[in-house]
Amino acid sequence: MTVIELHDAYIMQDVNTVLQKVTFALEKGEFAYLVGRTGSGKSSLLKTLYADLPLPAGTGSVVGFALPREASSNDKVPYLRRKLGIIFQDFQLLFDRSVADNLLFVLNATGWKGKARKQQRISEVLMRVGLASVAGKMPHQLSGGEQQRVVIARALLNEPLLLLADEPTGNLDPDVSDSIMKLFVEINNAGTAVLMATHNYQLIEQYPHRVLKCEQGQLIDSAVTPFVLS
Ligand SMILES: Nc1ncnc2c1ncn2[C@@H]1O[C@H](COP(=O)(O)OP(=O)(O)OP(=O)(O)O)[C@@H](O)[C@H]1O
Repeated sequence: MTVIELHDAYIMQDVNTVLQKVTFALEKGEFAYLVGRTGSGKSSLLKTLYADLPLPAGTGSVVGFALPREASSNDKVPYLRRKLGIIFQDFQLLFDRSVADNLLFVLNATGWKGKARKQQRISEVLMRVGLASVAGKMPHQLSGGEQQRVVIARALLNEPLLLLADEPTGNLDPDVSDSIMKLFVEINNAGTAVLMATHNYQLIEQYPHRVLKCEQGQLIDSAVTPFVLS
């Protein structure tokens, strides 16, 4: 199964073209990095993939949903988002409630019913990210690495086919970054596809996978044209 399919897609910020003629596919269970200089279009591409930006030209589908051509409301977007895990700088935790309540908020927003079922799912995802004992804590009582694990747990709640991550290790120490990366590898090994934007080439060397690079308005794919990271 293909989880991302773009064909001659144009990634636009308002009237400005950020990337043109983007064509690539990501299969179920694949892992790919997204690299490129600051401002080269990584976040814009990811936003297009979760339908935060429209796809004005070309075609695209993500986890089986056609990406909308216009920014105006597309009633399928909530269904698309339910099949995706999004780990983004601007999708941070709610600091006015506990870890469990942060997760509960997402379960309620995505239609989960039954108190016991919801509690069980919250325990499962926290266990999965190695944070079984923090459910009752407030986000500010956690370290940066722990907060990022909670963000990952939140992204896993609805068993996504695809995780989209934008610089998930951006603000973390090297050894904390490494443990977060190991968690992504584990999640990927269990069958979830991952597309991760990063500036951290050391991480890429250590955990080699396919690399997609935004450069001069185009997307270069290491699976099609091998290139050296520099
Ligand atoms: N909200 C916005 N409105 C208009 N233009 C934007 C907006 N966000 C980004 N851009 C522009 O789109 C281009 C691509 O930015 P984008 O954030 O996708 O790059 P990036 O590769 O993710 O950069 P970084 O590594 O710094 O996160 C840049 O020229 C940027 O100025």
